Amino acid sequence: MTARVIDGTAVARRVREEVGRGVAALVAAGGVAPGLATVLIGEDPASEVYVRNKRRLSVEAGMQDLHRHLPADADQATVAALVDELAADPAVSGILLQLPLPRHLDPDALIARIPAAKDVDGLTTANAGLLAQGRPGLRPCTPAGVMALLDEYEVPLSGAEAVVVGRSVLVGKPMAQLLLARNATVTVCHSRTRDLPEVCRRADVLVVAAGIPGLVGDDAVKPGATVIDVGIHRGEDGLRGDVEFDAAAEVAGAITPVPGGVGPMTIAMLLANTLTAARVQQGIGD
Ligand SMILES: NC(=O)C1=CN([C@@H]2O[C@H](COP(=O)(O)OP(=O)(O)OC[C@H]3O[C@@H](n4cnc5c(N)ncnc54)[C@H](OP(=O)(O)O)[C@@H]3O)[C@@H](O)[C@H]2O)C=CC1
Ligand SMILES: Nc1nc(=O)c2c([nH]1)NC[C@@H]1CN(c3ccc(C(=O)N[C@@H](CCC(=O)O)C(=O)O)cc3)C=[N+]21
Repeated sequence: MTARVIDGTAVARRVREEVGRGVAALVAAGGVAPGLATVLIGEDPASEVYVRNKRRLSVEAGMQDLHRHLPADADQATVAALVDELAADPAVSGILLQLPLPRHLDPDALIARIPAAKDVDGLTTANAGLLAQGRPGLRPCTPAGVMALLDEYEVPLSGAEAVVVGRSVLVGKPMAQLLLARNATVTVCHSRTRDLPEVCRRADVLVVAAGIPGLVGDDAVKPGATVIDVGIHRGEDGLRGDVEFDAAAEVAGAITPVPGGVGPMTIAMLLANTLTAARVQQGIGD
């Protein structure tokens, strides 16, 4: 293997430690420990794992765990009432509505009830609009985590060719906006893109978030490129991403593994957003 392996586990640990110090400083300055309200509806096993990790790591960083769980058959009005209650509760700094929701619920209508100031997932139209306009706001955790990895490994972005595979509201679109804000030349690919490998081969920085295991192989990687694999798939033999890791690592200059790449960063940035939200709400600066 020739590529440098980007260690998301290590970078995420450092970010969480820094958040922990920020929480301590907030409390020392007369503030209140940030409270993270994770909202889980139903019993999806993958979501249960993610939420458990988010709660555990928020407590490790000194935050209050304000988790709420509703049964899978909770109706729209019940979940809406819960979101409204958390929105009004001053102990709640951040609200994370774990997706996907059961099919009978409308996620957009529920996300719209989260106040922008408590939207630690960065999914409200207000925060998406602030990002699109390049103004300060809470950023979606996964793309923010990718940016933190690129910076930690000093990957040049200004003037670089960046290709993002995927255009979801959660990952692809905000990822493209963040790269654009750092003066990369950004191309966004999706399911109608013609000749995906050809477009990907232009990339100095390739971010893959398509949700298709092994979609990107070595034929889609420019020699020396930085490859960021956001995809996560739970198979018989463990976790894998959207990138053929072994093949791509022979061509890339640097690459994220799955697990141990972007995943841990997503949670670290959630904690960072929760601290930021608490500081703003309490009027106690950094
Ligand atoms: N590590 C982490 O922290 C996180 C990981 N994930 C993972 O990242 C992946 C993507 O998540 P998410 O963005 O929510 O997924 P979505 O399913 O919402 O979006 C997938 C995107 O990929 C595009 N796409 C699908 N097939 C192709 C293809 N053959 N060629 C090019 N583009 C394609 C789709 O295009 P179109 O719009 O045309 O349909 C769509 O824009 C998933 O594996 C998810 O589990 C997600 C969040 C956090
Ligand atoms: N409202 C909302 N916000 C999200 O941010 C959100 C969501 N819903 N729904 C699902 C996706 C997925 N996601 C991950 C978080 C952590 C890891 C993670 O920690 N992964 C570890 C492995 C963990 C394991 O072993 O399962 C790793 O890649 O090393 C992965 C994926 C957040 N998501």
